[in-house]
Amino acid sequence: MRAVPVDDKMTVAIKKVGVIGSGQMGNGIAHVAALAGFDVVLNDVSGDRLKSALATINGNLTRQVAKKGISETERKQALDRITSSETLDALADCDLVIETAVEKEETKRKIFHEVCAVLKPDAIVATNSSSISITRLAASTDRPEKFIGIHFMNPVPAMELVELIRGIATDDTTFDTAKAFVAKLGKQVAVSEDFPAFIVNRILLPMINEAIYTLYEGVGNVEAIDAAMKLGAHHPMGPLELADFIGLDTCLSIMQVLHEGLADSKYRPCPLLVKYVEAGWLGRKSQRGFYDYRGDKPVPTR
Ligand SMILES: CC(=O)CC(=O)SCCNC(=O)CCNC(=O)[C@H](O)C(C)(C)COP(=O)(O)OP(=O)(O)OC[C@H]1O[C@@H](n2cnc3c(N)ncnc32)[C@H](O)[C@@H]1OP(=O)(O)O
Ligand SMILES: NC(=O)C1=CN([C@@H]2O[C@H](COP(=O)(O)OP(=O)(O)OC[C@H]3O[C@@H](n4cnc5c(N)ncnc54)[C@H](OP(=O)(O)O)[C@@H]3O)[C@@H](O)[C@H]2O)C=CC1
Repeated sequence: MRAVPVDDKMTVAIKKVGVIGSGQMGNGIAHVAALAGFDVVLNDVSGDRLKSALATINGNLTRQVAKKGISETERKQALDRITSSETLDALADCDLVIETAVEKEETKRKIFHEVCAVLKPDAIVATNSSSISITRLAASTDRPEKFIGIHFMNPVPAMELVELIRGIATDDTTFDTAKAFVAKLGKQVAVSEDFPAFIVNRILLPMINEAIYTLYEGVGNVEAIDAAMKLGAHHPMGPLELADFIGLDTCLSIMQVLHEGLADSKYRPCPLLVKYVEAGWLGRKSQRGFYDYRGDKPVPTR
């Protein structure tokens, strides 16, 4: 990892943070930003999603209180710092906006087009994309020099790392401000160049895809593959359990970006992954993936 010293010399002040998309990553980013003292506006197209995101944040903060990580007052103050909105207008006075909607380039481009129209000219715009070119996304905004990839890991409150990815036009002030923001969240930075899927997913997703091929070819069943990697390689989660945790739609999108972006057949998404996504079996978030989560405990689906 390239060590990045924190240096406030070239940063702009961030007080209010907008988070677009309130799925598992959006609620995690809102959680850690509010806990670090930032005012947060959480946006989603779905009011139900926003309600459930706030409930999840409260549940995770409550767990942190129970584990004595934070005080009851800190939990309450963090929750009070988060407001939610179904429209992008509410982000007008944000200093930094982090887009974390679905991993679809068209959706992201549309969001950037709409949100830039309401933001202050000097607001920084970031994406939590897992794989898509930062330079290309930046080009869909009116401020490529103030655009950057701030890529959090899942689950956000527990993972130490954030990848920072500059697009070709990202200026030093934007980079240094993002670096200082990540440091205020208590997380470490790894700087990645703007290549498909950056560092973590360039390495992790082909491993997950290979685990799915291992299942597809009948080398082992779901339980055997996950046990092999947990007990045989000391991974905290088996690769299929982790795929379900990330979301199979997101895993497939990342493999497609790798396959198209690097034009190498070694990144071909496993047909079984495609089939699960086509079935709507997206992992934990849809209650079914390589495991079925509808009962008391997860049951392998193959
Ligand atoms: C796809 C991408 O673009 C990039 C990615 O994110 S790839 C995915 C990267 N993430 C991983 O690889 C996760 C691998 N799994 C793990 O590291 C662990 O299983 C785990 C951290 C998720 C859980 O660890 P564990 O020891 O089984 O559980 P537990 O002791 O209960 O939790 C550890 C911490 O995680 C937190 N946590 C666990 N699950 C959580 C969740 N779903 N949401 C929020 N916080 C969670 C707990 O509160 C706890 O926090 P503290 O240390 O502050 O108390
Ligand atoms: N899952 C992971 O492990 C990681 C994911 N990421 C990245 O984070 C992003 C989000 O992933 P994740 O949280 O897992 O996905 P989720 O599917 O959990 O959440 C995405 C959320 O975005 C909402 N959404 C869709 N379109 C819009 C829109 N136009 N405006 C606002 N909100 C919208 C969705 O609503 P609805 O469901 O109603 O469409 C949903 O609530 C992706 O880019 C992903 O690659 C990054 C790191 C790790």
